[in-house]
Amino acid sequence: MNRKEKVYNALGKLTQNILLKDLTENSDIGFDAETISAIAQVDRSNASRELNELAREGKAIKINGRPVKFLDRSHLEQIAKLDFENGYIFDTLNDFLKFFNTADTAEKEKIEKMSDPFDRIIGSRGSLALAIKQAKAAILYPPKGLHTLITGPTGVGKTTFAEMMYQYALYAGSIPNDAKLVIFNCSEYADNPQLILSQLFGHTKGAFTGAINEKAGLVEMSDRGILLLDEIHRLPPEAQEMLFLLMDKGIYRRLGETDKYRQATVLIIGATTENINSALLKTFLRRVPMTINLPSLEERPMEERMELIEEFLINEVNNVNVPVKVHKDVIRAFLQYNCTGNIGQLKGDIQLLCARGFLDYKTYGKKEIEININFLPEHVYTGLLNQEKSRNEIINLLRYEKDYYTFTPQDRENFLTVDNYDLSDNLYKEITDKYNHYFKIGYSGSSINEIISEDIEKYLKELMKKYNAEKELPVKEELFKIISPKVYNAAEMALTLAQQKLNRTFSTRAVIGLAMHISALIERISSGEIIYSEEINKIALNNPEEFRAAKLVREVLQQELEINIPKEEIGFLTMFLSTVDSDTSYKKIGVIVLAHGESTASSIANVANSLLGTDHCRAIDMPLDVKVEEILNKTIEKVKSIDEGKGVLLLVDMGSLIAFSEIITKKTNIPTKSIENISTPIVIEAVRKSLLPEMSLYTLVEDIKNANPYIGRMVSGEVINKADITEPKVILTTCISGKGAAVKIAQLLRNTLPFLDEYNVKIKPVDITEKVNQAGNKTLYEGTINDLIAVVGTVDLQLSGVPFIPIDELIIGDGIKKIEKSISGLNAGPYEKEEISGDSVFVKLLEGMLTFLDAKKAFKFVNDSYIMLVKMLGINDTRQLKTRYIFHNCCMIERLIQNDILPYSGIEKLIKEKRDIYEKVKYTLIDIEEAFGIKVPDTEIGYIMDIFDTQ
Ligand SMILES: Nc1ncnc2c1ncn2[C@@H]1O[C@H](COP(=O)(O)OP(=O)(O)OP(=O)(O)O)[C@@H](O)[C@H]1O
Repeated sequence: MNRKEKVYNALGKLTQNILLKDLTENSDIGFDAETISAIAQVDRSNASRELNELAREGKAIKINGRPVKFLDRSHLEQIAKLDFENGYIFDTLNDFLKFFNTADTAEKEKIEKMSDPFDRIIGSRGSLALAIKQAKAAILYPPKGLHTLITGPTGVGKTTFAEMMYQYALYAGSIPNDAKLVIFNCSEYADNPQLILSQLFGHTKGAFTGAINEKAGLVEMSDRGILLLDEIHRLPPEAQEMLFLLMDKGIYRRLGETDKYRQATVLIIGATTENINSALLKTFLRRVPMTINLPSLEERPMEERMELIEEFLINEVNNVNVPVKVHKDVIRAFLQYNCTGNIGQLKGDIQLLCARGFLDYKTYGKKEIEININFLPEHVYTGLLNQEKSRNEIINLLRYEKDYYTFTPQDRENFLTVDNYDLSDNLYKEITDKYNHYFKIGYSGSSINEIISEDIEKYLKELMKKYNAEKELPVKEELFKIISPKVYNAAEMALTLAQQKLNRTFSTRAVIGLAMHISALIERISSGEIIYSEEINKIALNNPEEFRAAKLVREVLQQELEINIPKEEIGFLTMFLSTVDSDTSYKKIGVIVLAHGESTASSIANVANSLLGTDHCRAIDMPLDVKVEEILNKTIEKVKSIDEGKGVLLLVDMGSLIAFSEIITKKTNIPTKSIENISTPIVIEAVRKSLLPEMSLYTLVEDIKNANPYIGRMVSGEVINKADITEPKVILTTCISGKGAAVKIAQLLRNTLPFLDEYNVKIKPVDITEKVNQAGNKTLYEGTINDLIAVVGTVDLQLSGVPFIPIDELIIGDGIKKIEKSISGLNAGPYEKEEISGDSVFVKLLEGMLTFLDAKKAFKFVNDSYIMLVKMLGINDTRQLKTRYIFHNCCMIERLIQNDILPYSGIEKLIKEKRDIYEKVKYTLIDIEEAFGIKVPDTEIGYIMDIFDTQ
């Protein structure tokens, strides 16, 4: 690259961040030669010469003034659809802005009218603020944006959010006006990789049977735009590979093509309901630099929920074009009910409610739609019983309202183009058509009402099924009380691979079974106990395919869990793979749980059944006032009714019940056995094994008894008993600038310390600058000092009795361990094993802290500048100093990319006093500026100088 090209390049990079909005509102636009020279790494006077030359050539826009400023013409023309043909040198900034504002093109008007699309979604200043900040950074990140993964449970608004990202990209001019948003749901053809490949990337003629013509794929359609891959975790490995090639290199092939690659520039947004820890997301997390998590409805503040309810009601009013009156209690129920399907379900429920209201309005000839609580379906109605839920907030929200809220049609635009959840259009039309039909053939209003009500009911049931089918989470929560999530995820990953090898699908039950087996195994290994059985070996020999898959499973488990699994275990794993999920039409051993208490037995059985996806486990509850004979008789009846010929296992909570089995067998001739002192994990394991075809009652009892001490014991101590929860505790995080790094450290702690919520520990970043502004420590933290566990960061607040843990101790010392100990009394978890020397630790921790920067790249540049700076300043390189510098600067780069610049009062004075340090810091930042396309302003340099000043 010659000098002129370097300068032009730097000008392009800087101008790229300018939005249309800046041109109309901002009165200080353009870049001076000094800024451009720093980024181009060309000395100032040469840069100035080249810039003037570029302006003469018409490539740069020049705005005379003090200092003279420059802009890249092509970028401005692109975002503003302007033509600078007649002038690209302006005498003053005002002239430039005037020219810009009088240039009269239809396109410009349209764009000017646009406002930030994100402002239109509910929660943009509240619970979605962080997500939106991340999304904007992803869209604006030069040169082509960052591929992004949006996670969150069903119905939280992932698709909506992705569409907003697209609209924002148009608004910001980072994609051309005609660029498309193309949406593809990966779960639709998840079982047919060939079809997915062809849908996404296109195919050649004859690429597979039925491929009669050459066809372009969705990637081609979304070239220069955005491709949203919904349920991205369902993408088969073949398609993943091709997708990664596209993401990394911008190339792909149509299915059937072997000779050439095609090119496309596509920003990929993946959406998924999978938990971020899920093994299915691992490959994506490695490749996708930005992950945005959207909160569930439950996690959002009540005012936002209220806004959503009002928004959806107004939508409906506009759809039917009839005013709607809603009773206050209906609103209260919507605020309080348990809405597992999130915003999508809330919207659906409100739409159906309005449909019911509309039906009454139609059939009884009312003037307006009136909705009272008797319209509410049961699951919403029960919200009214949820009195305790956010009580004060709700009282405040509804306090000044009359009994009825009235909504009238409003003139407004719907901002979404895609919406899977919208029922309205058809619904009211369907109701009207049906009404007209029945009315014509002579039905009375009330009969029509009855008939159509039934239809709505059916509709509602379908909808509920959808949400319940996806309501997997609470069950998993139960499961994670018994099995560590780490073990579960490893099991899931191992079985996903075994699945591919065996060409078979495993159920969740299989994953749970394997995870439980591994938990027990880890305990056995640590106590040095290895079980070897001839019989198991035989099974392995007879099932060579499963044997091979079992070897793979062992390898994956060893790697993921960092343990050594003895070879002997392969036999077990083979047996597991050969027998799990097989046909269930054979005879099974019956299982009954007997436990004292009103519902102890039923709830244990329920957990086991729902986890294993069966109803095989039965329960007999024993309220304390019921006589033993009565229970015995009940048990005898149950044993008789469930025995399939293989006997029945009784799982009892107390030794006194152990005699039951003998009596029952005598009376019924049905073989029974008892196991005492049961717990939920033991019941799950017993039920799972009772379903295996080769299992006998005798072996089952032996297995459970042998495994008993290991089942359900937490291996890593990661899960704690909710009963241990104490008063809320707080950790404060701090940093030199009062922003940025403190927030990042908080994020790092949240990522590193599992189960903070369970221990009721809150992490609060503190704005140190407030201390300067308002004097005194009081404003920094409003709670009492007694609640504080520690202050963590780069600035010691010197609060007496509260330990301060400097950031470097988190990384190189045992800071994490200290915090963990003071929270829970537990020893540190997996963190303890972490390598604690060398630069890889920095990179690893930066990965946890940075939102979208590549940690390796950021570390490399910042570390280089640090080494240079320490040398130039002639000071000692200490770990503490290095850590502060690295973390502060990496966070700063992220902020600057997002145009988030910190002010520094008295910077001029500081520079004057310490000119030498200032120049050196500035000099060592040049590479960073170039590498990330940023300019580090003086105010930010002030903070970096402060880091050295404290030395
Ligand atoms: N912030 C919001 N403001 C207004 N409406 C919203 C908002 N977020 C989501 N919605 C609405 O909620 C419904 C569900 O949103 P969306 O389809 O985007 O969710 P999702 O997470 O993609 O769901 P799924 O997991 O089922 O694909 C849509 O009807 C959407 O219009």
